[in-house]
Amino acid sequence: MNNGAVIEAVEAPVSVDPPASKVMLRGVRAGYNGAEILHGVDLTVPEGLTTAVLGDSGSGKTTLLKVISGFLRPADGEVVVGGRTVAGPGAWVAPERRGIGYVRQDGGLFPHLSVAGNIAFGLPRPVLGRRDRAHRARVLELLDLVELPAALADRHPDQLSGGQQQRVALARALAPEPDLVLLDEPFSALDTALRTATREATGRALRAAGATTILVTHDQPEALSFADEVAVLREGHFSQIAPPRTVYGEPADPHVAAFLGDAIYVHGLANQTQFRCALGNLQTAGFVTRGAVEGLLRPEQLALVAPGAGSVDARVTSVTYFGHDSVADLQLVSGVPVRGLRARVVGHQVPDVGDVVGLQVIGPVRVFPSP
Ligand SMILES: Nc1ncnc2c1ncn2[C@@H]1O[C@H](COP(=O)(O)OP(=O)(O)OP(=O)(O)O)[C@@H](O)[C@H]1O
Repeated sequence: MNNGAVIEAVEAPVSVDPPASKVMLRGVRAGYNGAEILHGVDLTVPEGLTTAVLGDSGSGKTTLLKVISGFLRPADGEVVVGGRTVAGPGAWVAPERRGIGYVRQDGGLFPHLSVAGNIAFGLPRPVLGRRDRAHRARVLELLDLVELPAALADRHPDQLSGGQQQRVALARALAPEPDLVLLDEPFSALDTALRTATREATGRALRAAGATTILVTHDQPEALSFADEVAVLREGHFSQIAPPRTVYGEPADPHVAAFLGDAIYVHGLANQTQFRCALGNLQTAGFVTRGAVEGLLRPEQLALVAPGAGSVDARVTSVTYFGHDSVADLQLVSGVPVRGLRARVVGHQVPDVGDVVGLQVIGPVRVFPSP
């Protein structure tokens, strides 16, 4: 039986080659009219995987895509796509020669062309005057890849839903079998249900095509659920680049923590793996030298138990109901203020405002030097 101790599996050392990189940015500086937006960014995008660039509005996400696709020349640094330097000292490859597919927020379909015409736009031109069967077959294959029926091939974009338009835009981007696909907030104009369905279909199509993808988004759940790697961009710098579970569970700094989801901040004293604070004596996520620290928890790390049965008691000050779960805002009965103190509870366990509950902290707490 597991008595709660952490058991580390001992494995034979295995040498695993890191995946080859499809895109590499080194020290890229770029901006507009002398105003620098990207302040020397480094980014490696592994081949065949999806990297989400997540950042606030104005953080430079689209600027980054423009630099990679060749619509903006960096003032400094180097951009390598598929092993070829496409921008850098003495090197420049024009956008149309970079082998990059681009899907914009609004799809950007040509309104005067049919679905088939839009998708075929990126394919080699058919011989004039001859019906090109191979061409048509490839269009139908791409429609199938993005999970759209062949019957849509002869419609025009204004006869499609928003989600269908985005899938056609993806099919058009994938048509020339690009080395790299850039998605610039392609789901943001869609309503919630359509957004999820389109995102999932897009993910399947990209995986089936074996495409390396960069998705730009300011939507945290989208980045966490869609990507293999999340690169958090803040004010023209990457704060952290790591798999979704790492950026959410082991944020590099309090800003990344707050940006990725709700966070509870509590001051206290750390010593080795112990953290003494207003929520009780907790475990830290790693070894910490003795001193004052700020601990960080996620609301789902607080379990509500009977008063007196947890490490500390709290009063429920408000409840926000979301259906699948609820968020209960809390205040410690001791009166000690804890910033962002709230618990996420599943639908059927919703407490009432005014209830006194016990709080039990689940899992270790990440700590940062006190600000
Ligand atoms: N063509 C341009 N000329 C001058 N400034 C620009 C230009 N394009 C963008 N900017 C500025 O560069 C900064 C970064 O813009 P960018 O579009 O890269 O941000 P973003 O992270 O993609 O934002 P959003 O999520 O709102 O699309 C912003 O301050 C913006 O006003």
